Amino acid sequence: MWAEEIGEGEAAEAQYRTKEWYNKGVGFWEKVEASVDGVLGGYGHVNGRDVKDSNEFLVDILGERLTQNRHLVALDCGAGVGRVTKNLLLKHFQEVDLVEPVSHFIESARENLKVCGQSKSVANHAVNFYCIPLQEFTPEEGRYDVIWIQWCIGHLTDADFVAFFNRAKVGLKPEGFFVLKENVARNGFVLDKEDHSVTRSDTYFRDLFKQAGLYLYKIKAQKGFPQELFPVKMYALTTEPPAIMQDVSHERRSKRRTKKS
Ligand SMILES: C[S@@+](CC[C@H](N)C(=O)[O-])C[C@H]1O[C@@H](n2cnc3c(N)ncnc32)[C@H](O)[C@@H]1O
Repeated sequence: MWAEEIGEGEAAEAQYRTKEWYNKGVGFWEKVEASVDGVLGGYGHVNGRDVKDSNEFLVDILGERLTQNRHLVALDCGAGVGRVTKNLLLKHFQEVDLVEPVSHFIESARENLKVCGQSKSVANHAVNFYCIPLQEFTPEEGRYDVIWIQWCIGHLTDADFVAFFNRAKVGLKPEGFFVLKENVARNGFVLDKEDHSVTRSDTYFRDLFKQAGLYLYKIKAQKGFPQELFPVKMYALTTEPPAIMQDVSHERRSKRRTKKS
């Protein structure tokens, strides 16, 4: 599939077609309204349920760290209009940075997050807004407790997926986590030629994690989404082998149809 989409053989040709793949992906989002409904493809109503399950997952993996008065910092990748930062990350992290390649989204995020002091006595706030795609981004060394990547990694080629996680490892504090929250295909992958993204299967993701030298700490399935959507999984990943891998993805949904296939 990648050979067909971005070419193989001649390096210059492959480079050109990879650039074209990314331009088309960003080009798709540039035409989308800067709103929660826009970044959720018309499914703005799932925001509440999405945030609820993400919050439970985050609280589970961070555990005591959330109650120890630590200064916690997160990075929101492919942040869109700042939906995840506003509704989830700023509830727990004193500082949040955002990376997003579409300028009208990141400007909207900047506006949306202006007065976003949340639950704690010291106002948590969004600090840095990086307008850049993930395949070109390298985080500041040792800044983040959590790097949250939701509904955007499908835009990256396999090679850039692995390269991004390898670069981004330096951005984590010791014992920090990546959290990847993504649509998951039943088998193989599903290519979306409209927004230029690929939905990977669980096996596909696990193979890429392995290639990136990441360890699965915890995995959980999102519940309560409309049946016509892809199943969604949350993966907590570490750069060192975890003592125990926690698998709480036992529940099955009876019927799963996909939005895109
Ligand atoms: C479905 S939206 C999700 C936005 C946000 N993560 C959320 O859950 O509200 C996909 C986002 O990925 C961004 N995106 C597209 N290509 C990207 C790339 N190469 N690197 C990082 N983000 C990208 C889009 O601009 C868009 O904001």
